[in-house]
Amino acid sequence: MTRTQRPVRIWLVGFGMVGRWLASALDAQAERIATRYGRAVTVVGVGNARDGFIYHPDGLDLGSTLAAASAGRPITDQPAARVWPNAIDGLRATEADLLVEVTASPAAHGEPGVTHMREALQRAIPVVTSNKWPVALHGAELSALAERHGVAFRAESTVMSGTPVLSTLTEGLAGTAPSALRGVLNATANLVLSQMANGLSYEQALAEAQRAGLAERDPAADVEGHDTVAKVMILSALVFGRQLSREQVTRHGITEVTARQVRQAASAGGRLRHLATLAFSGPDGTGTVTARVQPEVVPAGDPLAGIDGVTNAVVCQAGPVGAVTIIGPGAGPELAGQGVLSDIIAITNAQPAVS
Ligand SMILES: NC(=O)C1=CN([C@@H]2O[C@H](COP(=O)(O)OP(=O)(O)OC[C@H]3O[C@@H](n4cnc5c(N)ncnc54)[C@H](O)[C@@H]3O)[C@@H](O)[C@H]2O)C=CC1
Ligand SMILES: N[C@@H](CC=O)C(=O)O
Repeated sequence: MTRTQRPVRIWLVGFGMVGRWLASALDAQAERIATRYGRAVTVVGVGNARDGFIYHPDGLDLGSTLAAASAGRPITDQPAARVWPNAIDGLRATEADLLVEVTASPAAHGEPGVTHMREALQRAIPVVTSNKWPVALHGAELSALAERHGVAFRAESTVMSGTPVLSTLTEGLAGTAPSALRGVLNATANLVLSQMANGLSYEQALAEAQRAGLAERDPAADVEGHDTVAKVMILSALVFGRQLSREQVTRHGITEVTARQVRQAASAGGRLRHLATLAFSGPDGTGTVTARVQPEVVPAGDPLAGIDGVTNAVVCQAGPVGAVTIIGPGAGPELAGQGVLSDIIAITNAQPAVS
């Protein structure tokens, strides 16, 4: 008897910039993904806040769903699709092999993302997400839940979007003893500081970041450092296994930084950077924690001094390897979508074939 692999069935919850980029990529690259990675994927469920959740067990027509969303029409008009008024009801009533959670859940509580992810993991369905605050606030719990049920929980694009930071630190450096990291983790803030060094005003530089689609809907999240705090909390939970509360991360934004301070740092040979620091006094996230986000002058020669514009970087100390630096683009919906796609492929590669 020949074994036929059925496609990996995906629930896609969140159909904004990231969700739609991903749906277009899965649609356009369906054949390539199936050939290159040996497993077809099909999106069986799609949800957004306005229209609710739609499901077809054999796969939705992504082109038609995307066309409806782009035209501002409800996604619920898809032929033969079943419809629920909200995503959680749809998830509870249907089946899939993987949840892709790309809603934008607020910093206050991370909902509805946390509930969507718990629902999947409790049913031993793996989760991929780009949604930062659910992971920042509950990353250790969600990872433990995934482990308990023997499935993957991946959040690559929550930190530096499509640049593989989390997989490098958790898989590439598996077996090492990471003790600390420093990083430039917000593309908007870094672009603002870089452009101020080039002579732009704070306002001009921030407007450029907004035009480029890098900034959060409320750019205060970027320039006041909340987004970087979330990323520090995610790194702590997923790389070091230690859940931090928001209050444990000291935060100072870049809103008070003056052009003079930026120029002074540069003329002394250094660079003013919005720096994230995370360190533990003991191994594997134990002991006293130092966690802060603040503008700091980094000296010339520091790997973070050369990180300009939308580029972000992390320098991680992990024994016995030493300092490992990961540099790459830090933001953008297509990059976040790419990070999600790489997580999907990692999970489908690891799943056993099902007849
Ligand atoms: N855009 C970017 O460059 C990056 C985004 N991210 C994160 O990825 C996530 C998605 O980002 P975007 O697509 O840019 O956001 P977006 O605001 O464009 O889209 C969010 C989507 O979530 C849906 N949604 C909200 N509440 C919902 C609910 N209760 N049930 C079902 N759907 C719901 C909205 O209807 C919308 O379709 C966010 O958490 C964001 O922080 C992460 C890295 C980079
Ligand atoms: N607004 C964020 C987007 C990615 O996380 C940033 O500017 O880094």
